[in-house]
Amino acid sequence: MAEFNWRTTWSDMLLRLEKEGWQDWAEAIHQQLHRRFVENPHGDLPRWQAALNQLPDRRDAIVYNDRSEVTVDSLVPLSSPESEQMEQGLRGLMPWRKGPFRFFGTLIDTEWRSDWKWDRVAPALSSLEGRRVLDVGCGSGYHLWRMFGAGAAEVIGIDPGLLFLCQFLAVKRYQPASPVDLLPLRIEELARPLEYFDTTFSMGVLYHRRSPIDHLLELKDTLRPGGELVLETLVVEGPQGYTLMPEDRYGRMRNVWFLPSCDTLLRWMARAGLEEARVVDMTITTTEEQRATDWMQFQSLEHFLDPNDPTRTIEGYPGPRRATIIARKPG
Ligand SMILES: Nc1ncnc2c1ncn2[C@@H]1O[C@H](C[S@+](CC[C@H]([NH3+])C(=O)[O-])CC(=O)[O-])[C@@H](O)[C@H]1O
Repeated sequence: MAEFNWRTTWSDMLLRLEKEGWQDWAEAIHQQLHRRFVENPHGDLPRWQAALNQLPDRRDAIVYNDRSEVTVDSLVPLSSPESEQMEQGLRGLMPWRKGPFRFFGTLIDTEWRSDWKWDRVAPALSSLEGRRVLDVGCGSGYHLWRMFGAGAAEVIGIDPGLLFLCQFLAVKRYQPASPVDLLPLRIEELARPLEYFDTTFSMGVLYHRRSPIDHLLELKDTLRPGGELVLETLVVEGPQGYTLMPEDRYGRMRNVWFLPSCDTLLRWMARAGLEEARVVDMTITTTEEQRATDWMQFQSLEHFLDPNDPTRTIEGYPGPRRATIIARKPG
């Protein structure tokens, strides 16, 4: 298999867009990728690319997208040198935060049980069968594979993190022809209004945005009329109108801006012109769902909560509680 090359990595996707009449968008993406990889290369990228290149070439591999562990496997097991290469390559892509994955029998037990989030969200969605799907802030792309497994015709994730991109490519190299792609872009960089997608997900992103209503408008612009928005974010208990803005960090996380109550969030969505917004899930994040593992050895949620009162963060705010809201862009 060829080494990572930014031109070839996205060539099938860009060709598809061009064939479907989206030449302008394809050209804009090409320029953005050029800026990302040629004009502003990331210092750690060569190391992650070297890790990716260690993964053994197995053209007989299959990716299973319908299991809680997104799984790469083949009928013929890896030889022992191949297993060693695989382990070294995957270790070179640590820390693994979003998953779990399984590569030829090796379980990547990630910091997050992202499968639990998917199990909460998936039953409430309109069918993804045949749809074009966007996942904003997709991390390693774990949910991209699950969306494809749920029947989506085309899945595109965006996330600026290049380690996440390399983790995604560790799977994608074993199913290169699948219409599942991760673009290393921020949502602010997408052309507007795009109106390309049937379903757009934004999970775990809104609280990182300084202007939450603008984020909702950005998301709405990605959708075709009548498309579905799936928004998952941190919320707090409180009446309509109530929002928590942490003084500085929240659960040690930098860059956390607005944690609305569910009713406030529903109002924000209505004000952003989204229809039929409804809360389909609310779950308190536990230290079983987010924890340090062998594949993510830094501190995790346990250390971000008050040791004397684990219902509160270390800064004294209410502990993490996440709501999923589904809404529709007017048709
Ligand atoms: N402006 C932005 N544009 C695009 N992505 C962004 C932006 N800002 C941050 N991100 C990305 O959004 C992701 C948020 S994590 C949720 C992962 C997954 N969705 C999950 O639900 O498990 C939640 C968390 O770690 O707090 C990170 O991967 C960022 O790089």
